Amino acid sequence: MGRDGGRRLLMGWASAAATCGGGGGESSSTTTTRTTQMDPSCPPFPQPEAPPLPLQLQPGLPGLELPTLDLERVGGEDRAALVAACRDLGAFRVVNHGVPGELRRRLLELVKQLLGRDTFELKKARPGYFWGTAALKSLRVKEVNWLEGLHVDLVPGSSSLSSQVGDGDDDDDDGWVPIRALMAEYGDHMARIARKLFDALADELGLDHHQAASYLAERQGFLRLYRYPPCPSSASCLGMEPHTDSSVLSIILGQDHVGGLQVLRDGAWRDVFPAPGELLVNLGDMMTAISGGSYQSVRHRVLASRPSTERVSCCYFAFPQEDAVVEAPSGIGDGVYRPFSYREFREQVQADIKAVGTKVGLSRFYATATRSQTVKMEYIMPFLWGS
Ligand SMILES: O=C(O)CCC(=O)C(=O)O
Ligand SMILES: [Fe+2]
Repeated sequence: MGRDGGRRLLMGWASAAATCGGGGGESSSTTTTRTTQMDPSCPPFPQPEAPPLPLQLQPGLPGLELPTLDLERVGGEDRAALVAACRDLGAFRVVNHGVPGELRRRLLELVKQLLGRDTFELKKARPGYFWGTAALKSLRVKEVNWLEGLHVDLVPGSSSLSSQVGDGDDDDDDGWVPIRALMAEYGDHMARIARKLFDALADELGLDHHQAASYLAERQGFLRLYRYPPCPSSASCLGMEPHTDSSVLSIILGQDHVGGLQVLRDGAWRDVFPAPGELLVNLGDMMTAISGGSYQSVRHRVLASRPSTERVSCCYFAFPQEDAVVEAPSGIGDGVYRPFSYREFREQVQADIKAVGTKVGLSRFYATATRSQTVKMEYIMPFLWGS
């Protein structure tokens, strides 16, 4: 997901701004009118003029059972189960992860306070604050993500964390200072967990020491803190559009008891139920490339929060070193992808979003042009045709 909300782009959206909490009031100049910011904490989400397309919710389908892995065993007796989960879907739960319950609880509580308490006017001035859909740059984007968030870099000693949430000795502690320490502590746990999972997979893939180190720069990962505010049209809006993560792996801490995350399984969207105390791991595109296509980057999305609920989550994303050339070990994946760096990938994603309004992703990096061409169009055309 992107970090800027693309507010200027919303100008081109010919519709009324919707409310967060519903209700009437001040109306848009263009159309039909439901508008007021009943809740001043909510960004001015727009709504398309035409009724949005149904979301293929397929209500009859049961929630998806994900494999649950014990972090302390993934290097040993649970390694086969880890590999199976990565080959099969690319998503699993982790228990025995060592992140104290109190830390998780305080972090989510702070996210809730910081994003839910302040007015939008105040929040939008915060470095790292974003809302809506980054790809709104392209007016072809048909859905607006019903979310807001804060991007937090975790590079040790970097000034970015300080500049986002204060430098620790400021007097204007309006609630952002305590979260800095929490995020740093939480980030250490995330780096530890990412390394442990990745090392088990690196071993399995036969990566050498240098590859194992450069394909996961876990300490340079970042956090995104999300709030999915109550949405008056939750049946037809998304909290976050369908996507695969670009990361090596991502670790999601979701608000206990509030669902909304779905993964695509055999062509159908399936709920991933919240499981208190557990962390959810998604493999990202970089892991697919590192494994020569053997491990899946799972396609997922988040439903918009119902009018009376809100969801908060905290996601950690770990990437390879920016310029490390990612290549699967010989004999694995038979050269499906050409060697490329994460920097190249990121730049290609940005270029595609600019050009066609969506991420095309790994199919851009297939080793053979013909294959690349075919799959690329499969990704792009449904989007352009609105299916
Ligand atoms: O909030 C969530 O549970 C998922 C967020 C997500 O998929 C992402 O940030 O890429
Ligand atoms: Fe994601």
